[in-house]
Amino acid sequence: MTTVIPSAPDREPSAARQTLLILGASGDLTARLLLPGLGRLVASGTAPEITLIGSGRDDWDDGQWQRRVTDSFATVGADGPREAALIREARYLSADVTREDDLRRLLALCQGQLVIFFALPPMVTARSAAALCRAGLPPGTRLMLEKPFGTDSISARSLNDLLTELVPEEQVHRIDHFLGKSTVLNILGLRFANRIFEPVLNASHVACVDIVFDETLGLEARAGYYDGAGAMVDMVQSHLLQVLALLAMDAPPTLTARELRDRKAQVLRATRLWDDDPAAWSRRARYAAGEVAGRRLPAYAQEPGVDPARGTETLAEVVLAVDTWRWAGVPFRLRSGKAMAATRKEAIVTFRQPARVPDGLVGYEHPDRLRIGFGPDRLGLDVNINGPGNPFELEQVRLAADFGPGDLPPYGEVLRAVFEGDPTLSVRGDIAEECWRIVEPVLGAWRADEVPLTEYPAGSRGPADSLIGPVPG
Ligand SMILES: NC(=O)C1=CN([C@@H]2O[C@H](COP(=O)(O)OP(=O)(O)OC[C@H]3O[C@@H](n4cnc5c(N)ncnc54)[C@H](OP(=O)(O)O)[C@@H]3O)[C@@H](O)[C@H]2O)C=CC1
Ligand SMILES: O=C1O[C@H](COP(=O)(O)O)[C@@H](O)[C@H](O)[C@H]1O
Repeated sequence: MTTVIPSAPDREPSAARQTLLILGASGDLTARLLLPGLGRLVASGTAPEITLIGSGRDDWDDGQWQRRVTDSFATVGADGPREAALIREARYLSADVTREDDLRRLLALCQGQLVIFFALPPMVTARSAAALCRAGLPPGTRLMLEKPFGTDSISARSLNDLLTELVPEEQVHRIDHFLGKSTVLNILGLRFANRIFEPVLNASHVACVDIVFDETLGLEARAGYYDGAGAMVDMVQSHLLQVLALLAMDAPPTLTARELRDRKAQVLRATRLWDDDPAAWSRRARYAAGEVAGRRLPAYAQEPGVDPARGTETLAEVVLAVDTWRWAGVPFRLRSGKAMAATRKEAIVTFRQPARVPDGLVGYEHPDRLRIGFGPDRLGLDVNINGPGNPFELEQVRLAADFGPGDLPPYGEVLRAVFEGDPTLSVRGDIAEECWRIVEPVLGAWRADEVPLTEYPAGSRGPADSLIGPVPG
């Protein structure tokens, strides 16, 4: 399986020391995903020398921060001498990152090439960026911003305008960790480094494309963020549209940041809600009490910190049209749900039926399918062959390859790209705005109650009126 990002041993660490300043150092993202990604990157020996500075409102000292980093690194076995050296030097400063004076104190600690990671709620990120405009940044500073980028297209546009005042676009890294997943990146290798798939990936041969991300996880104590976001913003507006862009875009001549992101932007500009009809082509639902893999979950509305009146969905579905010559008439069906019966994380390209199955070959039931799994990372091709008994009776088999996770976890991959100053895996400003444009008609219709909020039991397959039919396992 071709991996687009060269694996760790092919890479040389960049020589100069860099400072990684994490704003929101005491938060969940930092502990669970960002620091483990950093730990693995440092352990791989491909990171530059890094000075790590954490900042949050909590009144921690360096020792508490160093323990947090140690614990997070330990979750991924990053406990070697390189990691220990980084931890020994790690510093923590308590600050309100929306205040100019506090930011100046923080910046005074930073040396060398500076990377600032905003692991903050979106509104706080915007206020912090505004304060940084007043405080000023060292030349060459790179900014890493988490999703969701803004809260709608207007706020995304004004955040983009603000960031332009701070640094050039090439130094703004809007993070979508799905772009650091090895299987997501492998969509590029699969499509553009093989002769056999690309010629049939178009409306003449494809019946529909499903991009599904069903998790068994429930809210997991993230009400503070999730109850204001919901499944559409948390997963579809960001991650799943990035996957759609990679699946549907035209071939770039090179994988430079400009060419790749131009192709993604082009296809996203052509993407809109099917028939422009949210009532017909979107669904929203939230989980009721139930059991998931032996674990009892309360109803979402009863989870601690949730305001049931907000009507936040934990499952979102939407059918999109990609209005290009290649894809006209092919529905792209996107879905993400929490507390589902089973994990199902994959993109499925369902091909049209063969032009004619010859008389005498019996038992044709299912069309061919190309399946790209995002966890476990695997590739599958469902094809019809002659069965073992009666040679004229068809049977569907799956040709499958498991290719394991990449060398680095997604956050390690995106961090490495930023330390190298490579924005290829970052979401460009116009793309972030485009993704809001695509989902806004649906979010508007949901707010206006034009689409009912239904319920599904935790541990079930989701609502009965799903727009995505059952797919054979
Ligand atoms: N958690 C996850 O799995 C993922 C999160 N994200 C995104 O990452 C971002 C952060 O999420 P998450 O870590 O879950 O959120 P948390 O609420 O756990 O952490 C937010 C952090 O920001 C700090 N903070 C808030 N306001 C200020 C301020 N004025 N000055 C200094 N620090 C401040 C908080 O400190 P304090 O506790 O003192 O308020 C806390 O450390 C969000 O944009 C989220 O969408 C993206 C992907 C996955
Ligand atoms: O960004 C997010 O992604 C996770 C799923 O990503 P994975 O890397 O764990 O597969 C999702 O659970 C979470 O709600 C969302 O914020």
